[in-house]
Amino acid sequence: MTIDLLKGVNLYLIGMMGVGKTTVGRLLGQHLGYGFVDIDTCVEKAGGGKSITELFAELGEPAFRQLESQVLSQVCAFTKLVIATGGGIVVQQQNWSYLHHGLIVWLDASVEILCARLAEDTTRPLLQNVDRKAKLQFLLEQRQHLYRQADLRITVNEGETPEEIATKIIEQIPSVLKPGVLSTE
Ligand SMILES: Nc1ncnc2c1ncn2[C@@H]1O[C@H](COP(=O)(O)OP(=O)(O)O)[C@@H](O)[C@H]1O
Ligand SMILES: O=C(O)C1=C[C@@H](OP(=O)(O)O)[C@@H](O)[C@H](O)C1
Ligand SMILES: [Mg+2]
Repeated sequence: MTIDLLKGVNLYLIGMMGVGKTTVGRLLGQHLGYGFVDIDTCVEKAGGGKSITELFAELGEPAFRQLESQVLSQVCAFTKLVIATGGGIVVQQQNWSYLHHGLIVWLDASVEILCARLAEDTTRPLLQNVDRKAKLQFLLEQRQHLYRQADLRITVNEGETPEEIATKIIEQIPSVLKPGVLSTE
């Protein structure tokens, strides 16, 4: 049902660091028979195989954001993909013109959940050497109005598995897609 309605249109997962975009996106791709692309992984390849942390440190955030936009502009030319974005993709206005090529799904979790998941993380440069909870709260406050522009908001609750979240997304997609809306017939 959901697969028929989508007609190959890409799904973009947006939301805060740690909410599970990469983990859930991979599963969602498998369930839908779609390919899976992680924008961070593509940025690392485009950046010569350097990690996100190295690219942040060497390029600085503005140039990282440019590279991220460039990658997104290339990825959105393809179809039948689930695309896990980086949490900051929503900040660049121009990225919305690429995201709107597909259906945008916001994974939304509390700062407490994000904090617990990222407590030991060393791969998110924005969370190094800071009060993690305060930083996540600050970023969420800055970005919430942007995440709200998604077509579909999925609340991620404590204890829900990635599988359960993927199922929830698949179940809710029809509510934002009317039959025929994406048809080219
Ligand atoms: N539903 C979930 N329940 C518990 N842990 C999760 C869940 N989804 C993701 N995780 C874990 O949380 C961390 C962040 O997940 P990730 O998919 O990288 O998030 P994002 O791409 O949104 O930053 C990883 O360690 C991942 O294994
Ligand atoms: O929120 C952000 O600004 C970032 C999120 C990260 O991706 P995830 O959301 O997949 O963790 C990664 O792009 C980078 O560390 C910056
Ligand atoms: Mg990710």
